[in-house]
Amino acid sequence: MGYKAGYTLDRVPVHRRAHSHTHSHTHSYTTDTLDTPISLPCMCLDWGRKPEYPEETPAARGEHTNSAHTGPRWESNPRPWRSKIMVSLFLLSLPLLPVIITLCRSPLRALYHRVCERVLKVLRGKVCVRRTHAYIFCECTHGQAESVLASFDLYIKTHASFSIGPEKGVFLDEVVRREAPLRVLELGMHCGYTSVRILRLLPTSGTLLTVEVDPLTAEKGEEILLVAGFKNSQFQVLPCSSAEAISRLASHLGEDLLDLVVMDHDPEQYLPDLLALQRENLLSKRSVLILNRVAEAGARVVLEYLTTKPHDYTVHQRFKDMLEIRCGNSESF
Ligand SMILES: C[S@@+](CC[C@H](N)C(=O)[O-])C[C@H]1O[C@@H](n2cnc3c(N)ncnc32)[C@H](O)[C@@H]1O
Repeated sequence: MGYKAGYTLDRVPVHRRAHSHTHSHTHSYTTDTLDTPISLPCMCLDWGRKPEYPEETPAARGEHTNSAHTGPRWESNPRPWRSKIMVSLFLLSLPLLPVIITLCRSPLRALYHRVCERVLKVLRGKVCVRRTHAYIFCECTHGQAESVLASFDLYIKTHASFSIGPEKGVFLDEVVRREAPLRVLELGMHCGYTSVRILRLLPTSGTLLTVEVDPLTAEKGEEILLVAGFKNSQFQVLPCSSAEAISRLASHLGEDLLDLVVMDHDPEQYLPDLLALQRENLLSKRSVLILNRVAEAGARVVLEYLTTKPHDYTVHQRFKDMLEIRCGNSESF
């Protein structure tokens, strides 16, 4: 094949209001005010520096080392060698920052994880679409869904990691076989891997509505479904956001309700979209939800919501970070 893929953070001489007045021994430190807010980088960079305002040193003020002010003030002994060591240690620890943030229990950790997720999401989305499409298009036997799947699986093994790979795919297959859903909604189509898996197992009259917010991705994904041999009567690609798609779903479904909903788009959208599906009365007591990537921080709110509604939703099965949720143990739907 001609196609080749390349994958892939004292001692600031706090400018006591450049105190133009002379301090007495008794109140100099407690009445100080700051001209400027202390900034962390500024503090770091001042380590070991000689006092800018020598008149503020104890010696200049006539203080004795055994005066009441015996605390370890920076003016009394700047110890530049010590500060240099601290700066060096600080600089040396910079590469360890991600590990430190990961280990510490703080809001910083959550923020760090969110940034990493976003970066990975952007990289994953941009790298994959064209290359995956080109690879599948060239490798598979056109018109054969199983061949398309085999090409996807090989591509996943050798080139990229998909959010739903072959292992989770088998878990999903089992749900689709068991439920034999007639109306399926997939949120987050990407290149169509999951769509192909679902479509090949649907009953003859079954249809898939698949949603993809990125127009180019939606186009490439649709091509893959056609290459796999599926007909437009079996599926419809909605190139819009999940929220927009759900608001228009009733017109696509008519009197029907959704038997299966697969969420693999943006975990932060899982809860708003689930609530929208409820508002639009698109779920039934028999509906099944598959939520992927529930370990991601964004999915936490939907998991919390589900636990507050034990009569409406039950976790039926879990495989890795994928959940099968069954709806409607009550009459609420
Ligand atoms: C992890 S991928 C889905 C992978 C797909 N299930 C598969 O197996 O190939 C997530 C996709 O959801 C899309 N997406 C993200 N947020 C979305 C939203 N709010 N509505 C629709 N699609 C969204 C992204 O553009 C991306 O293509």
